[in-house]
Amino acid sequence: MAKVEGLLLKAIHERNGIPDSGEFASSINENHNVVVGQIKSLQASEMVSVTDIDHFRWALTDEAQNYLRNGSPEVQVLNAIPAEGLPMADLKAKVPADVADIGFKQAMQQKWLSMDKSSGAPQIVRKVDAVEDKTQQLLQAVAEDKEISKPDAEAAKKRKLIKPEQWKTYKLDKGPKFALERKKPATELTQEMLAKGTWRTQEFKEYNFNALGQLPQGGHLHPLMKVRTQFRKIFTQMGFSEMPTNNYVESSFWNFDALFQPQQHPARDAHDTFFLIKPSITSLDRIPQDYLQRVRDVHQHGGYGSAGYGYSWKKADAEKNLLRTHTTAVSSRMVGLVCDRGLTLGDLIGVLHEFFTRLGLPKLRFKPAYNPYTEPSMEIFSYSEQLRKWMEVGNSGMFRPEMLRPMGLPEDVSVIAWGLSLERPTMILYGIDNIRDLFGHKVNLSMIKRNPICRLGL
Ligand SMILES: N[C@@H](Cc1ccccc1)C(=O)O
Repeated sequence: MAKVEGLLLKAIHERNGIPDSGEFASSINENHNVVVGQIKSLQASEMVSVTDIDHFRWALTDEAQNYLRNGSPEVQVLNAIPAEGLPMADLKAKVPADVADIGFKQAMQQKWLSMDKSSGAPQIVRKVDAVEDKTQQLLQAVAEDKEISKPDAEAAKKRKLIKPEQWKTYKLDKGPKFALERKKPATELTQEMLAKGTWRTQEFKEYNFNALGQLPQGGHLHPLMKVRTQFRKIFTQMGFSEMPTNNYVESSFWNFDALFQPQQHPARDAHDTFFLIKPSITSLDRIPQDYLQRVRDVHQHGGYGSAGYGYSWKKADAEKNLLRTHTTAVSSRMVGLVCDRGLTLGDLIGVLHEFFTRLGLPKLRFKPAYNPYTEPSMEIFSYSEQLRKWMEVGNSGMFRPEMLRPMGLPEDVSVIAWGLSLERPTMILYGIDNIRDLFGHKVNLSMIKRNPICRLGL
């Protein structure tokens, strides 16, 4: 590069300018683009001034290169027809298929050929003996960079035989800061410059206030965090408020018993739930004792139209501490859900539809399911257009009277509730089909850096 720059400056100095950078590039046997790169850099430091020269020429297409060698298709077709004529069906055996199609059409237009259908099968017959290959001559003229007439150019362009080519070269003159060598401006003021006083005449590089800083490496949000924020925003806009979910240790009572989940339910086995060793229990003394009594009754022998489970309910089991297995343990304390007189399954479906539509996943399906604390219950499925499949994104239902009535809620009050996955909707929204690509030690960090804040086209 430095070599090209030196040659440019020398030539501009010796010949008092360069009339055309294109010719200069060929004279030093260098690619014009390389020369242009140097010119732009010299222009930026005002060492040369630059005037654009616009160029235009017609160039042959690949198809035309072939015709230039072998003759135009119309002439190739004409030459393939013997004096006695040729059955139409035999033409493609004599010339390549594409040449046959184009050439036949052109030769018919020129009235060099005609069709004879008198003997049944169509026969191509000649109307002229020999022709000049005007098309090939035109292509030859273009190849030799000769001037061609406007109508000829238009016709050849329409036949996709020639295409316009435009490019620029530059006329170069000395600029206001011309010198035979580029003085490298200093980027730093050194102790030496100060000591010797050379700072007075030294040229300094100017600050580039438009330079972009380096992209910071941190500060990228994981898609799950973004979608979680979206969940929170949508539910807040729909009028919900958040319940505190920072109590990860819960008593079995709120996690299971209050939800009418029997004490011998498999989910309560030690290998399905983490129970705490220390502190191993939470006293239930602070829970209203009449409520506790009603929960015991409904488990043991039912009530409110239920037959109950018919076993002997133990307070000691309900006191066992565990790592909360679902946030429904919190909802059952807070009633952080929708609770009203006369609610129906339609209300539940409506709320979920509204939520998922606002999230950008309007295609939902509901499938009957079972939870000990809800009846009816529905699994929620969302359709991923990108992955072309239905994915379960949540579980929902209407709380059972066996859960609500012991709490003292009137008979006509129903509660609709749901638990949603965060990972599955995120996978759908980001087109991720393997959860390990989203979560866990196999996650590719560049995925997190690249994922968009605004997802378009989903
Ligand atoms: N607790 C259920 C979700 C749910 C909440 C409320 C009603 C129905 C289902 C779960 O963890 O999957």
